[in-house]
Amino acid sequence: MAPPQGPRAPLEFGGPLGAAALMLLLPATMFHLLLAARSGPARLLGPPPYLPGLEMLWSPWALFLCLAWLGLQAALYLLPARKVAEGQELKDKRRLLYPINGFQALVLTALLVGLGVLARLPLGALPEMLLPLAFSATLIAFVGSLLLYLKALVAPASALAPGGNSGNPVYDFFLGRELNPRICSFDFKYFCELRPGLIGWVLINLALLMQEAELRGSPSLAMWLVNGFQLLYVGDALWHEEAVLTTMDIIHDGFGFMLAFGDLAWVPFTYSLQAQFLLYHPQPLGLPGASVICLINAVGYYIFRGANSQKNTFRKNPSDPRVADLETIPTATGRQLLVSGWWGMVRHPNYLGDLIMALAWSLPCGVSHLLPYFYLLYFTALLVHREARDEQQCLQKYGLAWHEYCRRVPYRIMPYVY
Ligand SMILES: NC(=O)C1=CN([C@@H]2O[C@H](COP(=O)(O)OP(=O)(O)OC[C@H]3O[C@@H](n4cnc5c(N)ncnc54)[C@H](OP(=O)(O)O)[C@@H]3O)[C@@H](O)[C@H]2O)C=CC1
Ligand SMILES: CC(C)CCC[C@@H](C)[C@H]1CC=C2C3=C(CC[C@@]21C)[C@@]1(C)CC[C@H](O)C[C@@H]1CC3
Repeated sequence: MAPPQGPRAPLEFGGPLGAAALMLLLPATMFHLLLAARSGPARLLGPPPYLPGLEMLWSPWALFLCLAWLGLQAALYLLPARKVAEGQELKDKRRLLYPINGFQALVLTALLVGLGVLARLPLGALPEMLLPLAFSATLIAFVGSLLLYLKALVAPASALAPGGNSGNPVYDFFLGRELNPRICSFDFKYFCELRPGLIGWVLINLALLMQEAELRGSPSLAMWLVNGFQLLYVGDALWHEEAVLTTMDIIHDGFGFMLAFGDLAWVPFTYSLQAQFLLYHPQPLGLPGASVICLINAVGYYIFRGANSQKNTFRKNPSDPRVADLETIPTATGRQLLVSGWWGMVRHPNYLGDLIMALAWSLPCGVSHLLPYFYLLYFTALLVHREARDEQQCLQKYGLAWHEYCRRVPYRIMPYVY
């Protein structure tokens, strides 16, 4: 068994109690949203419309579909990749290799689904199965994290995540003990972060669109917008897959219940909430309204992509002509911090763009219900918390230089507000 690592990282998420509460609260919230979206009043707050019995949740067929989906995505992950990227340097000075073929997996999945639909695959039946599918995905996340936790017990100390080896089993199970659990070259965390959940989200959206077409003759404009915006977001994430290798999820967090449940269940079943809502609560949307919403999404995407690409280009090659003129602050690590361009506007311009897009995804659902705005509310909380975690890590990495950056760029996410 691996001994706990040197100095213990401070506990996050409210420690073991917070972790235990989140493990109950997150799945409960997901089921509440799934039930509320299809109920008449579609209330975000208040009790769920009814409590589903086990017979509504458990279905061997749904479990089979989830496992088949994971199997398909794993097979696509193992296909030859256009590029193999190196990850960040690990504690033992090694760098892991990661296949860059996520976008290829999205295209191949689209082709397979297209062929399936031509062969009369009843994709429109998926919305009726969301509850048992979400239950099976949660079960898989739970069992998967348990196996990962057990695997981590025999992993060498150098393989453990900085934050997930507190010694408290509940906390470590939630946060994940091992940083990069792998079997041979198959990296579970990297695979789950981008493939089954994100592509599954797009597939669920498409099934909801097809079901709406079946029910009402054609999909509504609002449903088209939600599908289009979210497909752009997922396509973008997979196109820029390599960028995920520098996120705190890959570099810092272990792979435990939080990420396993987040990736496999939370993303596909709650991020598709707007499309779920629209299927059961059609909303009128005219061309002028749709144009304004498209403009909001375009502005959000412009900021999100501009900021992420600027940082990624700079981190890859600070002398790249696209970023060479930007002002920087030197740090003791030898790396520099951008202090002009997008990163001189606020300390997390990419979060700002992401939040503007989140607003654009909810607006097609009208303003009569709070439910479709859940993503915007949750995402604001997630990003504020994430920003605080990142801030701590940057302070540790860059010390005085980070203080200087904060002085020069005082706002975190929204200029003059936060
Ligand atoms: N839809 C969703 O559910 C989620 C979406 N996201 C999105 O994913 C994307 C990635 O987000 P995330 O991983 O949180 O963090 P970021 O991409 O913002 O990365 C933060 C890191 O960037 C580097 N950095 C910070 N400031 C500067 C600077 N001024 N100059 C140069 N480098 C700097 C630091 O790392 P270093 O110096 O080591 O390079 C820091 O740790 C974002 O667009 C976010 O909106 C994130 C979470 C959930
Ligand atoms: C269930 C909990 C509340 C927390 C779960 C968090 C996860 C859902 C997110 C943690 C970081 C994520 C990232 C993305 C999706 C959501 C999760 C997995 C992206 C892949 C989304 C697309 C962006 O372009 C990149 C993001 C990286 C981080």
